Amino acid sequence: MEMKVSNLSKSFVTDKGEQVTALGDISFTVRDKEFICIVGPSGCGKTTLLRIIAGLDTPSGGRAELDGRVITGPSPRMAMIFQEYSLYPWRTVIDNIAFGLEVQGVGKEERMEAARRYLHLVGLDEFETSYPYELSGGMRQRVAVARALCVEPEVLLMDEPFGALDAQTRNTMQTELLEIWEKTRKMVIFVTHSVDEAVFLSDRIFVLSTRPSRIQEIIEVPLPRPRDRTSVEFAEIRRDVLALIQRREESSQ
Ligand SMILES: Nc1ncnc2c1ncn2[C@@H]1O[C@H](COP(=O)(O)OP(=O)(O)OP(=O)(O)O)[C@@H](O)[C@H]1O
Repeated sequence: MEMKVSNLSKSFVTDKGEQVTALGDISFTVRDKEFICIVGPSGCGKTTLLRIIAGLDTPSGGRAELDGRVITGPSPRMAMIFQEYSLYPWRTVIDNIAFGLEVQGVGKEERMEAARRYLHLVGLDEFETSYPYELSGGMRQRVAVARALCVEPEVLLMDEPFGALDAQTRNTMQTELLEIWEKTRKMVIFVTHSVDEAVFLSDRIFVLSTRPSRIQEIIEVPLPRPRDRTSVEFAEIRRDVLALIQRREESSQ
């Protein structure tokens, strides 16, 4: 499996009638089972890029392809996880997780069995019949991860999924996500503001430039997992990525 983005661009017209070019000219390829993080200065178009890949938005130019087929709309092959807890408040945890299969018309017994498997994977067996308001932020995001995995997508698209969590919960979630990724081996494309998170998680980090954005640099993270945030090697990569982002933010002011 391969995700190929070629010369992607995206412009918006604002309410005032001004044209904003978010994505300038973006090209990259993501390989099967790879974990990619996308970082870049605020407002450079990270969410826009992810939405186009997910088929939720259309590009102004260029294209995104999955296995050589141009992405023109949402596909069951890809699941997206957002920062805000996008669970249905009126559904129990298990019914939230099973939602995607329900939409696909999978029978109750089969979808409940699958949902319980993913509930177990994210360690929330006891909360099967709880409602989202009864859960902490970290637990809700675990449910969101289980719900995304339950439709067995090949690609997970994650937009700042842990951005609203406290530092400690965030670190725990990163470790858990990597464990799930080792077990399920999906392609993951993960947008984050946190360089630390990107170095901890990914095989490669795509650093975007300021608007109109391009891929400024692709940084390989060759460190074995689980990664030690306190190691010299970790600090060196983090510093390199930060320097790229900061240089861009300064030059745009
Ligand atoms: N629907 C829209 N209409 C007009 N402008 C938009 C729209 N969506 C995004 N933009 C603009 O496109 C640019 C990129 O937005 P986007 O949210 O993709 O950036 P981002 O890198 O994810 O931002 P952040 O790092 O702050 O989360 C911004 O200038 C934003 O204002």
